[in-house]
Amino acid sequence: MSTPNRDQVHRAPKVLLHDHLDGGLRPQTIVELAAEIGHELPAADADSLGRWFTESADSGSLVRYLETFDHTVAVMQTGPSIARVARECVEDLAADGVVYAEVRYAPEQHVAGGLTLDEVVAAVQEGFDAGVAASGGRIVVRQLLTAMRHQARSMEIAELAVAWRDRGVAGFDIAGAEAGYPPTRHLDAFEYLQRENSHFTIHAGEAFGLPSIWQAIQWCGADRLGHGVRIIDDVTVNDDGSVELGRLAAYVRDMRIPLEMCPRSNIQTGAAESIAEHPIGLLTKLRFRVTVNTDNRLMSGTSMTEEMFGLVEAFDYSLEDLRWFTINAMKSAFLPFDERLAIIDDVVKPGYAALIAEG
Ligand SMILES: O=c1[nH]cnc2c1ncn2[C@@H]1O[C@H](CO)[C@@H](O)[C@H]1O
Ligand SMILES: [Zn+2]
Repeated sequence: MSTPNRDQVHRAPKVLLHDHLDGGLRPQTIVELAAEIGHELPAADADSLGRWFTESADSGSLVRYLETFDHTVAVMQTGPSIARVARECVEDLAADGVVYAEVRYAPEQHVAGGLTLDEVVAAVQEGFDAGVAASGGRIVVRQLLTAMRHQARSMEIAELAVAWRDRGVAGFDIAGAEAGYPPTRHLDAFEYLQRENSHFTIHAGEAFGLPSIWQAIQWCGADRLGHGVRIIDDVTVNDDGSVELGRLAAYVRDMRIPLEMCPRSNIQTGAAESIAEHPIGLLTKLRFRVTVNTDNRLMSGTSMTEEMFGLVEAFDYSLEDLRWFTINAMKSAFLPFDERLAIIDDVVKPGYAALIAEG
């Protein structure tokens, strides 16, 4: 078993299921787009703006963490600005060694400048296509359409996801403040998606505990859990080291429900103390279907390489462990089965085999 260095983690093929488009802008791009529209930013140059985002997001509260998105969403209200952000997102992910990504955002937050929901999705797709072309086709990218859980547009967004399902949109999600806005508020949208044989994930078990996860799975029928860290509250470690799973945790593990874990984001919002103490360690040991994700690269100052290398440092994970996370993620993707298999067999496995052979 070989412990990889940072360069090897960077070169390893990585799969990303949970990344917010409006949480991953380049600081320099925000500065330029804000200047074009006269939007006032909390810092003038790219370096201090980048620091402002990570420091403000380091608040220990999800609600305050989410306030930082006001400035990224503000500069994403026209077709060209959205397409630019989407293109740069794909370029940055490809440069980080990501070979497959599902990138989410809430179309309803990008209509203040007069775009229709449909035009927003088209602009993102245009940017993604340009990014994939610029990266020489080394990455496959799909959109996930998010509805904001405190708003009431989830049905419309679910319909939008189905309308775009063969044109680059792989699924649906709900996000935003969790406490006070249970997923069952959007039950009609989830039932519609199930009738349409469509896929969705739900942010659950991040700022709120087991009831949110239980609703997401047993009422709404989520295919995956966004974060899901609080499933740890249903896991008991006894003094002799033995572990007992409650019924919900057992269900999540038995059914292989993917957990889209985002360690650094959880530390910023107070859902975990540190990487070493993050539940991902125990959940991985217990063989839940754990995946590793960035959530918001700008707010967390992170990347897939950083997330994975942080885990290597905290838990001494080997390349084989990183391959396990990556195959877990690819198995859990909202891409057709044959396409998932092709990426696992043709890209992920050979990529890790080459790194492991380096010794
Ligand atoms: O970790 C998170 N938990 C809940 N909501 C989030 C998180 N990160 C981002 N968003 C929310 O999702 C919207 C669409 O991308 C963002 O604007 C932000 O409000
Ligand atoms: Zn998220």
